[in-house]
Amino acid sequence: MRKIIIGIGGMTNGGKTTLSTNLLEVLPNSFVISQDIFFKDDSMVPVDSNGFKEYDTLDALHMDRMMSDIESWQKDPESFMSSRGLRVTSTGSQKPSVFALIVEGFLIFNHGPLNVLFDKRFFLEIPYSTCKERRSSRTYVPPDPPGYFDGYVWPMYLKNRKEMDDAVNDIVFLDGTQKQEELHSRVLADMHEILIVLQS
Ligand SMILES: Nc1ncnc2c1ncn2[C@@H]1O[C@H](COP(=O)(O)OP(=O)(O)O)[C@@H](O)[C@H]1O
Ligand SMILES: NC(=O)c1ccc[n+]([C@@H]2O[C@H](COP(=O)(O)O)[C@@H](O)[C@H]2O)c1
Repeated sequence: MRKIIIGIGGMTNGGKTTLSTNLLEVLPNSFVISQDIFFKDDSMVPVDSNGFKEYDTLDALHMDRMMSDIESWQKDPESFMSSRGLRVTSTGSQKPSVFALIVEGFLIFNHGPLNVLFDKRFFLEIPYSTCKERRSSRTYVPPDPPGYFDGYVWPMYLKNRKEMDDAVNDIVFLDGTQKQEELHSRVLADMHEILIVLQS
């Protein structure tokens, strides 16, 4: 049995969730773990000197819990999926030969212990203006206060991005303004190559 872990990182609103959901639909025996669901409760997130809640750091996330979910998948992908109500697809009487885990999130490559687990890393980039516009039509819990994007989110993106660029070099950058279908085919083609290597 082969296991493959793909990282779909990217800027806020870069299209990570959309791309991951599209991949999940076509990849048999795949599962998506999203970093977003590991945000700490608002009461645990501190406020910076400008009064903005510091959500865009690893400290705002339960990374220990995220890692523990990923470890469970690694130990036994089949039971991991069935315990979440998902059926494993096999060909005839044969057990599935490949399980794929897609891990998506805005800080997945900034967490060293997670970063080392990826077989392939993708990062969705979009221009500042697209990012600001997409973000303004999204409602988070809690919602972004006025000035949050320019006063906190964008400066933190630049900081986190620099840290990632300094520490990780094996990333395929994707233009998040491309059509969903193009991004989807590009990633599938790259994954196909890895699967061939893994199976040889
Ligand atoms: N390739 C794309 N082209 C145009 N809009 C997109 C594309 N991918 C995602 N979007 C839109 O951008 C917004 C953020 O997408 P989402 O997948 O939730 O981003 P992320 O998970 O990176 O925050 C959504 O409104 C989504 O419909
Ligand atoms: N609990 C939450 O899900 C929550 C709360 C506040 C802000 N956020 C924002 O989520 C962003 C990361 O998620 P996306 O990459 O999906 O946009 C961060 O920029 C952060 O500011 C999320």
